Amino acid sequence: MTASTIVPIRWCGDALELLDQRALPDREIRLRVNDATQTAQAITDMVVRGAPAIGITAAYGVALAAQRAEDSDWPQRLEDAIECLAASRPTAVNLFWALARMRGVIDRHRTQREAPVAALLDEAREIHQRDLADNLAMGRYGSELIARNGTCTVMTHCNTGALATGGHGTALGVIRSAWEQGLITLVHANETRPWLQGARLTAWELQREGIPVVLAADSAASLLLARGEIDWLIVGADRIAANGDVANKIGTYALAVQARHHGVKVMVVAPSSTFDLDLESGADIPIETRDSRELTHQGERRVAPENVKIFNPVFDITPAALIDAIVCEHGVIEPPNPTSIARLLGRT
Ligand SMILES: CSC[C@H]1O[C@H](OP(=O)(O)O)[C@H](O)[C@@H]1O
Repeated sequence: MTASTIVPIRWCGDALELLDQRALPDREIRLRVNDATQTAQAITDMVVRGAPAIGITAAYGVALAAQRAEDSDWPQRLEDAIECLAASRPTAVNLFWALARMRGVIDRHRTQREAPVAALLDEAREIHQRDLADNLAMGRYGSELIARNGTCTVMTHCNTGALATGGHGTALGVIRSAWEQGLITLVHANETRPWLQGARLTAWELQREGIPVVLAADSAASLLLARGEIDWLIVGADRIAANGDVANKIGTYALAVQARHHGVKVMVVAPSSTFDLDLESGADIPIETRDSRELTHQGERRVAPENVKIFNPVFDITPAALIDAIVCEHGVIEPPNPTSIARLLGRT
């Protein structure tokens, strides 16, 4: 399987270059960030988004901070940088997993006089390259799952492709891999309001690679499921609890309920860095709420009355009971439960 040619995150020696996902699909703009504060802001503003991509970007943000930590109290400078990056978005646990990996490097070098710039950059690069390898492994496992029943039509929600990861994708990585093996006849992408990751990002990724995609309003998804036109609902995740409850883009829970009602199988695809085994269930996963303007405006145009109260959570929780399989880089967890998860993640 060849990985996608889309490169959302590029290290440039003394800066990080990010493909600005707010401008897609009509403009491909690359922004440069030069320190941890600018990196954190880019994550908060969703210049770069997607659970694995957020973790990768934050790791490089710590490496940028190390390059600028000239004085002897570099450990405190880097701790400040980690704190700033950790506050950028609350739900995707990949962010905190990556920062913990970077803190481990700092701890191993704490006694030396200068910041371990090379070691931190090596760690960030390893996190980046590992995510791509994990994506390709998940693509293989997910395709094997699809192949059990032959060719299929799938629905996906939000964007879980090369733009959201180190390249190739999680759920969209499975779709890419299954397509290459002739297992996918059609992909239905939900627009994914309010930020439109499906319309602006997933449809763009699939169209540029010649994978047949139909874009529909979020509210049309239930009709497709009711008509029996979907074989698999394949989605990503931002945090998976020890019992298999999944935090993912808002709307995923409703889709999973409808899929179960109509006999459509639900596959969640996420690397092990998305699992938070310290949480027994999804009840304690922090759900990000974002700026009201995401609902009240489309660009500069106001589409809701002034001063109307807004509810804008951007993730929800899908109980493990509604999920048929979770695919990670180590294999397939089916059905998801504390025992099967602990066993596959080596936490028994
Ligand atoms: C492989 S990306 C996982 C996850 O991240 C997305 O959220 P956002 O676009 O707000 O960063 C979405 O929930 C994807 O499923």
